[in-house]
Amino acid sequence: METVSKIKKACEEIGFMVITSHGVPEPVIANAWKSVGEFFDLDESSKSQLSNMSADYPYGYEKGEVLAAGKDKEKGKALSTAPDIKETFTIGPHNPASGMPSPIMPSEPPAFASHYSAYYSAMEDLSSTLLSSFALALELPVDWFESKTSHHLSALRSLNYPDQSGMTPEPGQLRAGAHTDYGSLTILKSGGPGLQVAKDVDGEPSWVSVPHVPDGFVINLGDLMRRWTNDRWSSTLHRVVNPPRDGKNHRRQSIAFFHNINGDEVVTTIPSCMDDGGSKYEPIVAKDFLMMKHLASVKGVIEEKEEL
Ligand SMILES: O=C(O)CCC(=O)C(=O)O
Ligand SMILES: [Fe+2]
Repeated sequence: METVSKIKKACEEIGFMVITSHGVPEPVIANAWKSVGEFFDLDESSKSQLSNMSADYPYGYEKGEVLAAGKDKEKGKALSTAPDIKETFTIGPHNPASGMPSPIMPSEPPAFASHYSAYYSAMEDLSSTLLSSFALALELPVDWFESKTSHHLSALRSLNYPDQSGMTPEPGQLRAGAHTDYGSLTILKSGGPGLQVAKDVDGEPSWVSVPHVPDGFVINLGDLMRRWTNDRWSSTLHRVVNPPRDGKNHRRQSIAFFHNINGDEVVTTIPSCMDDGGSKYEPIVAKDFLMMKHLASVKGVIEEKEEL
């Protein structure tokens, strides 16, 4: 099967795929990977100086997180209420035309800012390549997404899942609770197994492990893409499970690029995805959709800070 047909099938059936031969230079990945590891090795007090998340700057350092999206979508019941066993560091776009403030970077390790920015820009390029294939898979002109992503709101988040020796997760507590991503597409580099996606079996999630391909990227679709395609494409629940308790060190790191489109783009069902009944969704401004999802997922975090 040719690549575009494979992408179309994956987007329709599961919303997840693993790619290799992606063209991202190895040193860009290796440098960012190393700087991220060194950053997470710093003392809690240095890292928490970067806990500057607010409604105007939805980025920075966070420890643990209760993903409000970690709910059974149909039944609305929470799958887990305990915070994720992880810490994260996130930046947004560098481009002022995106409407976001410039990224606030750690000063340690010294190379972090340049390595992280280089990785961000490599992910922008890879997203454009993927979106060209997505356009073809959706029977659109190859450059259809270009004008909609020229001043995009994509975010780069690194994640550290500490080793769990000496701690006991609460019942239902995971490295990352079940959630869907909320933008257009995610490009994930991870340092080991643990990621699972839900296949829907008679309304109940049945968890399937995503193969860990060391030099590959996992690509998955987010809620905005699902809405844009009138649900023709899937944004699938996924989670990161706890490691085996075998006395080995199972620290796990990953870097996720959450591609988002331009904030001022009005998301109206893609013409080729209209079905007989027209569109299931009203048009929505992308930034409003993303902020709604973001605020719902970090509600507790921002409210707590604003009370201080
Ligand atoms: O670390 C991983 O493998 C997945 C992380 C993830 O799903 C997320 O941050 O949205
Ligand atoms: Fe995710």
